[in-house]
Amino acid sequence: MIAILGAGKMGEALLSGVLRAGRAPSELMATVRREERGALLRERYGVEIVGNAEAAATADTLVLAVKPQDMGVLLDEIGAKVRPGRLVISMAAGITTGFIEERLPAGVPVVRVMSNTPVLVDEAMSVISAGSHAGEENLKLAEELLSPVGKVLRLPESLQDGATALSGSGPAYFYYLVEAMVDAGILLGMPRAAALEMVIQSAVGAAVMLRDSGEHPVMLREAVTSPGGTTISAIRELERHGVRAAVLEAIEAARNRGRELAGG
Ligand SMILES: NC(=O)C1=CN([C@@H]2O[C@H](COP(=O)(O)OP(=O)(O)OC[C@H]3O[C@@H](n4cnc5c(N)ncnc54)[C@H](OP(=O)(O)O)[C@@H]3O)[C@@H](O)[C@H]2O)C=CC1
Ligand SMILES: O=C(O)[C@@H]1CCC=N1
Repeated sequence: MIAILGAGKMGEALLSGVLRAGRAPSELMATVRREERGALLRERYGVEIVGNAEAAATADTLVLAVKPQDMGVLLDEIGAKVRPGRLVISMAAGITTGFIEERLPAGVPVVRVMSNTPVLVDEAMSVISAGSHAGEENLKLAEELLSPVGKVLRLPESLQDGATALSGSGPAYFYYLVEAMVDAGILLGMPRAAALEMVIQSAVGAAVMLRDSGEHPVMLREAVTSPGGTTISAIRELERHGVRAAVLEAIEAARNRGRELAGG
């Protein structure tokens, strides 16, 4: 039995992915804070909605999907009820396995995961790290749960805040770029719907080429950038405005915010 505690956006996305991967609704339970949200999830997926205490006492695998700020309260509620031999998987940004382990009975294995919203379309990037009591078997279980909804990569926990900044938040940066490019289309007099379609298809095409060609992004960009042509004029402006430095600083800021969240 898998329990998802705090089935909000990420919890629901994982729940739906696990069901798409072929698990029966009877193998899953979820917890929520608001009754109407529970009713919606029950209706949408046919899973049992229970209290946190019941989930903690019943499930073999507990997936904690509340906001980092709510993690302390949740762990205070369930900590004593989690039995040894169970696996706890945390999806929260910033929260360390040490923080969770301190609030659980000694020896309970904890795996920290940073995934992203493309879980919804089975294209997630999930980075996993073992806590101090989690071994190969626990990491394999986490991989089994997450691999049907995308790629899974193992990294040391010291890189988890970086993973949060890079791939956890990653989709937001691409959406932001899409928004900005659509605005540019509007500036050039393009109808909004046409601009959106052109930008989305360019993004999809570029993403598929990045993933499937095996070419380095620099090579792919150079292939678009003709000598004396149009693309280099745009690149000059991006460089003049320090966009590369802005990206480096933005992602470093996200990593630093993750570190702050660990402190509550
Ligand atoms: N959104 C994203 O792109 C990503 C998020 N994450 C991480 O995933 C976690 C969840 O984020 P997200 O799904 O966006 O947030 P949501 O707010 O959508 O989901 C959190 C859910 O937890 C519920 N909740 C809070 N406290 C309790 C409790 N004590 N018992 C039961 N349920 C509770 C909330 O209920 P209510 O709705 O009533 O407040 C809410 O539905 C976070 O820790 C975040 O860092 C990781 C990667 C990407
Ligand atoms: O913004 C956040 O805090 C979460 C974590 C990664 C993506 N969204």
